[in-house]
Amino acid sequence: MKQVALLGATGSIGIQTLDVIRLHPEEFSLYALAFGRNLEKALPLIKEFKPEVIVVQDEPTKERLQSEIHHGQILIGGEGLIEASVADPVDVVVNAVMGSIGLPATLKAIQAKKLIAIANKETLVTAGHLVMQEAKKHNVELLPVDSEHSAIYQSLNGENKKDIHKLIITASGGSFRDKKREELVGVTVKDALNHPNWSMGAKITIDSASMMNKGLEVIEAHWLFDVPYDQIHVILHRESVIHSMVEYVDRSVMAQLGTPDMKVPIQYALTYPNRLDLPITKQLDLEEIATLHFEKMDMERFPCLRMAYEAGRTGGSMPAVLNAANEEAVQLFLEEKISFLEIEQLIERALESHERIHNPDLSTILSIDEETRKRVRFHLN
Ligand SMILES: NC(=O)C1=CN([C@@H]2O[C@H](COP(=O)(O)OP(=O)(O)OC[C@H]3O[C@@H](n4cnc5c(N)ncnc54)[C@H](OP(=O)(O)O)[C@@H]3O)[C@@H](O)[C@H]2O)C=CC1
Ligand SMILES: CC(=O)[C@@H](O)[C@H](O)COP(=O)(O)O
Ligand SMILES: [Mn+2]
Repeated sequence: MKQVALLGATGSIGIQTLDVIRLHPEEFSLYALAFGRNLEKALPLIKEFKPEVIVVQDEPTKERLQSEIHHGQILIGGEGLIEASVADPVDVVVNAVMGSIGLPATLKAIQAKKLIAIANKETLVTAGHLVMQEAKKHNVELLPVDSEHSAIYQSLNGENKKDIHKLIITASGGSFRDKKREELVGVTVKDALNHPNWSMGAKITIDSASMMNKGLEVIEAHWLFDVPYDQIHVILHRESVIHSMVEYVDRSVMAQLGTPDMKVPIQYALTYPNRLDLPITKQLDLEEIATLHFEKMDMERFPCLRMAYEAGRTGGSMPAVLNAANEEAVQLFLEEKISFLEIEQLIERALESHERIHNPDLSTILSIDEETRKRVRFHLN
C-alpha cells in the first residue's frame, strides 16, 4: 500500500489522481491532500478520502474548513506543503499544483527521499538544475506525469542513454492551431480555453494555445532526461495520439500512443515499474482514427516556443524569468487585463531586461521569480 501526498488535489491532475486512487484502494491510500482556496471542490474529497493531513493556502480557508470537518490536521501555505510532503508515512508525493509555488516542497520531498510524481512542470523550468542536483544527490527518481515526458520515459525503458539520437515531443497546436498570427488579434479567453483534445486547468490550456506549454516541456525534457536542446525536437501532431517519441542512433523510433487521457500517465507514475488495469480510460481505436497528421513547427508563428528554446539554451536564471513572466502574463490574460498577443510581448520584455545569473541558488531563484512577476505587472501601467 502506497501512502500518497497529493498537492493540487482540486485541480485537473489532482481530480484524475484521485480517480486512480479510488480505482485501486488496495494499492493506494491518500495520506495528505493539499489545495488552494477552492473549499467547495475540496470538501467532498476530504469527506470521501479522510486524509490525515490537509493543506490550504491561507488562514481564512483554514477557518472555513475547520467549521466543516472534525478529523485531520490542517496546515497552511508553502510550509504546509513541505510538511505534508516530508511526513514519515508518505511514500510518494504527487506534485500537481500550478506554478513555481511547487518548487520548495519538491526540493524538500527529494531531500526526504520521497518518490516524486511530477506534473508541476513550472518547478523544473524554474530550477531544473537544483531539482536534478538534489535528486541525484539523494538518489531519488522523478517520475514524469506530463503526458509527453511519460511517453519519453516509457520509450526509454531498458535503453542506453548514450544511444539516444533525439527526443521528439508532439504538440497538438492548441486552440488556435488553425489561425494565422494576424487572426490572433482580439481572440477571447473563452476561445483560448477551448482546447481541441485535452481537458485541463486554465493556465496550461492558455500555455497550449500560445505554444509556451511546448516550450516549458522542452526545458522540462532537457532536465528530466539530461538531453541537450539541439537533440530535443517539437512536431505538430493534431490528434494527440502519439504522446512523444525517442529516436535512437540506429534510426529506430520508439513511441508511446494512447487516447488523450491523463489518467494513463498519472497511474503509470504511481505504479512504475508495474502496470495496472485502467478500465475508466477508453482504449485507443486506430481504425476509428484512421489518419494521423504531422507538421513542421514554425518558430515565427509560435514565438513563445522560440523564446523557451533561447531561455533554455542561455540557462542560468533565464528559464526562471521565462516561467515567472509567463505565469503572470497568463494570469493577466485570464483576468481580461491584456490581450492574447500581449502575453508573448510581456515575456519578451521581461527576458530582454534581465541580466542572466549563472547557477542561481534557491533564494536567488525565488527573488527573481518575485521580481519578474512585479516587472510584468509594472509594464502594464
Ligand atoms: N491538466 C493537465 O492535463 C496537465 C497538467 N500539467 C501540469 O500539472 C500542474 C497542474 O495543472 P492543472 O491540474 O491543470 O491545474 P489546475 O489549475 O486545474 O489545478 C491547480 C491546483 O493547484 C492548487 N493550487 C494553486 N495555487 C496553490 C497554492 N498557492 N497553494 C496550494 N495549492 C495551490 C489549486 O487549488 P484550488 O483549486 O484551490 O485553486 C488546484 O488544486 C501544472 O503544472 C500543469 O502544467 C501537466 C500535464 C497535463
Ligand atoms: C496533457 C498534457 O500533457 C498537456 O501538456 C498537453 O500536452 C497539452 O497539449 P499541447 O500543448 O500539445 O496542446
Ligand atoms: Mn504535456
